[in-house]
Amino acid sequence: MATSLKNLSDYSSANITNISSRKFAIIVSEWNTEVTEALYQGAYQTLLKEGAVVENIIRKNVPGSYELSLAAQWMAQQTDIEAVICLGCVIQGETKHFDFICNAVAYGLTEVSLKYNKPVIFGVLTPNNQEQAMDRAGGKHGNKGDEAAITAIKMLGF
Ligand SMILES: Nc1c(NC[C@H](O)[C@H](O)[C@H](O)CO)[nH]c(=O)[nH]c1=O
Ligand SMILES: CC(=O)[C@@H](O)COP(=O)(O)O
Repeated sequence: MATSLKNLSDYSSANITNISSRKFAIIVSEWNTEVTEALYQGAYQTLLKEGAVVENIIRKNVPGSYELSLAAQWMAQQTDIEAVICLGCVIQGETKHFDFICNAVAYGLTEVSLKYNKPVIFGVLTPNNQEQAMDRAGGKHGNKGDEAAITAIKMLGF
């Protein structure tokens, strides 16, 4: 279903698992920081709203989305961290670099999740332009950061 048909911030709090004792890592890419900071706020505030405590939310920054996979591995290997939320925004440019980054990150995060048997959430926007990015970072289509946080919570309640 296209995002245009489903708001990224819509979710039901019913049957949400208790996360008051659960520890989360949020890794934020520094490319397109106006977008990724909005994603971070969405994820962070959603975790708090659903019962997480401030001291159990660990933030780390990486230079770009390509580095999310290694940073996710560094956080997932920490036994007390139960879910890793990875936030980035890769905007299509003139070349195929976009495709290489997006594919590498999607594959890399999946590998980490399966290796460490923990939710590693793909909270990476892959828009064609800045407008599409902002629409999904608190704009008309909601906030992908909210969606990433709820996805992590739902996976912990699996
Ligand atoms: N163009 C974007 C990048 N590029 C940087 C890469 O992610 C990486 O940091 C670099 O290739 C060095 O390894 N990153 C984004 O997150 N978003 C972009 O639009
Ligand atoms: C996704 C990117 O790395 C991109 O911003 C780079 O732009 P370009 O493909 O025009 O070099």
